[in-house]
Amino acid sequence: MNSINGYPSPADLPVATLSDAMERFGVAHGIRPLWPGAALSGPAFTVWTRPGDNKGLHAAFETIRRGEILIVNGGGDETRALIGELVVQKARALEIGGIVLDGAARDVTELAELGVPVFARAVTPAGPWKTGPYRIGGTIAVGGVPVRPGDWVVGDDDGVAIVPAEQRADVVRIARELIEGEAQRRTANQGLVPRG
Ligand SMILES: O=C([O-])CC(=O)C(=O)O
Ligand SMILES: [Mg+2]
Repeated sequence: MNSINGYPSPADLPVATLSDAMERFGVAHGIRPLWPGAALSGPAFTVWTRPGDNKGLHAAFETIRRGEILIVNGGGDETRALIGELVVQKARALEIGGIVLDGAARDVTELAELGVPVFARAVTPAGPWKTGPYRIGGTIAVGGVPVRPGDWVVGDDDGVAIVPAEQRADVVRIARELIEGEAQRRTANQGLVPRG
């Protein structure tokens, strides 16, 4: 099985299937990968920040651990990038698992080159304020979905889903069953022939 830091990889358990396994809930609406092939899977490190302000993200880099996903409620703001190349360089050096923003980013060409998976609501060249306030830890909302520290965050080309930590084993089991069912439907589809 493919895994990322001990968490199932979306290459094995796609985000769409994990959402199906949660009665089709759990998807962070409007949050997209910033480069094709970006994929992440790991425990949430939550931050709430004033929209358009990244002081809290810099503070998060003081304590975030390898493999954790920096996931940020930035109020859904699309007018100022919370991160860019320099912030993502830090993320890469610290080997965190990736970044999810309910907010915007910039320097997207460099983000793809750095290879750190970044998901966001928007891209804008306008830079962030750096004064706060912010809050590290605690429950936040991202794309309309609640996220607590340690919840499982998964992202692939389709977007991001949040799996509550205590539901992880059940969701994995149900997702594997769904994948088996899909394989059968795929085989049946391949047997179709034109009519007439
Ligand atoms: O200036 C910022 O804080 C955001 C940015 O562009 C970078 O991290 O490169
Ligand atoms: Mg920059």
